[in-house]
Amino acid sequence: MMTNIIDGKSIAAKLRSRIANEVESLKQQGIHPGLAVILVGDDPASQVYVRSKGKQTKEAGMNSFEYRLADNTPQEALLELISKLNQDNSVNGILVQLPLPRHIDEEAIINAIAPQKDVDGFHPINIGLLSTGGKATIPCTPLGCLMMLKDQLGDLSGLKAVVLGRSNIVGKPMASLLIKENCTVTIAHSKTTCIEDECRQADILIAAVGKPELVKENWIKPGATIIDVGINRIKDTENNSKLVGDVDFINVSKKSGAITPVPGGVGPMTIACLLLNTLTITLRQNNLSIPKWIINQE
Ligand SMILES: Nc1nc(=O)c2c([nH]1)NC[C@@H]1CN(c3ccc(C(=O)N[C@@H](CCC(=O)O)C(=O)O)cc3)C=[N+]21
Repeated sequence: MMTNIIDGKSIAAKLRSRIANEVESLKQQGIHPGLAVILVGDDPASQVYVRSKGKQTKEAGMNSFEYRLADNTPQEALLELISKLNQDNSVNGILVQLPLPRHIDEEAIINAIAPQKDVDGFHPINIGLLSTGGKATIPCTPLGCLMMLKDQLGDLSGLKAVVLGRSNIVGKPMASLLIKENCTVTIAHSKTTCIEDECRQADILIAAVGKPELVKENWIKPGATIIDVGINRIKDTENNSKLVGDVDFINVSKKSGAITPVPGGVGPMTIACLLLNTLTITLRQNNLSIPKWIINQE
């Protein structure tokens, strides 16, 4: 079977150009969207993402405010910064890069972000709104996955979806979104008795467990659509570092109908959806209507 490679990089580029157009017309009305990104500590991978977010934010015509804090920053200082940004009218969205250093209580930090500025959609209010079908901010990675699925498959009604992983930032919100799209959804995880059997039922498989190349060819229903959320840095046979997903891409792609690559799949869509969420929350904060092309934010 010839699989379709879902080109996240190019879908993300198209999305960013639509966002830039919208930002341009907002600026003509005197509204200049602004995104604040806070990075605590010096994790090299996080630094790469934060740099890339800042660059793309500016390319979309938005203001980017970056805060790089030392690894030993006290929780109180971080809470104070968030409180200041909550009150700052030039800041529409606030993102605190996760994971945080161990001495900081992640839940307390997420809870401190004003829900209407929570561009990641991690605040319990937004998670609750997503579950009840309200005006939530949808977490960027699941939103990007959904856009690629709709781009590939159109209507998802009645399809059987299996989500591997139950994290608050990917697995659970992904399942909520797919339920909203009328899929029949299973969440499988490390304690699922036969994970392969669950996967073999899936028309749509979302792999978000952080285990390099876990999903094998014989786990796949022929023709299934595979979304690989994993970003794992491993050493290849020559001891060079390379990025792989949670899916054994070379072999699974022989059997799937469509599959996202790593890199170039979910990653670029995550950043594009961060910009999209910044736009959406800016429109909401200004009581402006959300354009029709922005899916799932009505
Ligand atoms: N509050 C918060 N929100 C996040 O959205 C968030 C976070 N914390 N912490 C870390 C994770 C990870 N994440 C990625 C974004 C883009 C790529 C990306 O663009 N990846 C490229 C490859 C980049 C490379 O080469 O390392 C790709 O897949 O093509 C990856 C990972 C956002 N995250």
